[in-house]
Amino acid sequence: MRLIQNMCTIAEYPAPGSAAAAAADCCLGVAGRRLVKIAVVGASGVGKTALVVRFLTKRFIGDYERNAGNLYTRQVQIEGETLAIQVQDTPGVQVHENGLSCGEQLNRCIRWADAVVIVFSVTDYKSYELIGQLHQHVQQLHLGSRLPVVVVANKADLLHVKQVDPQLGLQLAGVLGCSFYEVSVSENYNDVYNAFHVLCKEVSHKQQPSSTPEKRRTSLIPRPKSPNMQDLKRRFKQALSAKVRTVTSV
Ligand SMILES: Nc1nc2c(ncn2[C@@H]2O[C@H](COP(=O)(O)OP(=O)(O)OP(=O)(O)O)[C@@H](O)[C@H]2O)c(=O)[nH]1
Repeated sequence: MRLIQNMCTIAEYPAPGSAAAAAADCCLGVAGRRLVKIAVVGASGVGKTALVVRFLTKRFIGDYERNAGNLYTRQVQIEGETLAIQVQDTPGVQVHENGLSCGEQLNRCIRWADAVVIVFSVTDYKSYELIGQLHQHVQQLHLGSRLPVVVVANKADLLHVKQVDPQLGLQLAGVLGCSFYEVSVSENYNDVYNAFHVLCKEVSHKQQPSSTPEKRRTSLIPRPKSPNMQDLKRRFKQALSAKVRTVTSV
């Protein structure tokens, strides 16, 4: 869903892939911040917008209108570095007889992202059943590089209408190789923050492979000095005059 209330603390961004979005990315680059792009996906009504808004503003606002796919930004501190984070809220995934139906807008968001939050609601078993397929779909759109994903089970406060045991979510996330968080967006900010924080950390590490000890060691090995242009010209002249000398002496 789309936030009705006007949020002055959140900068709204154009659709990913558009020229304006590229310009926005560029600006962040100029500011010298590394950028982490996160897409939030899941079935309709699981609390995707509520989750994004909670993460960005610390507030839970109950009233939203249907999601038009907004992109928001904020900065976070990860291991002493300030990162710019863009969070893309997406329309709810539809399910048809022959499986998932992800529109082109959603696919574009997933392709654009460096990491994905897959959300389901513990009050909606069908939203939980989508997780495996959604995860597969996300990885298929990023063939060749395993995208960091966190699975979030939302609405933990609604105990009386619970349909999914969080243990199931934990097990599934384990099988998929993802982190798992059970949260109540309405009641707890810290869990929401932690879910995004873990994801940002994973992306940050992935973006800096050169900081691994192995790479650092190789970068310390001195490379042979390449000859400069002056040196090359001198050697070329030497070789030429030697050749001329040989020719004249024949
Ligand atoms: N009790 C409770 N309600 C929540 C929680 N999170 C979201 N909601 C409510 O669930 C409803 C749906 O939340 P949204 O954030 O709009 O869900 P969405 O996934 O963005 O929905 P779509 O835009 O249709 O895809 C809203 O009425 C929220 O107030 C939660 O943790 N607890």
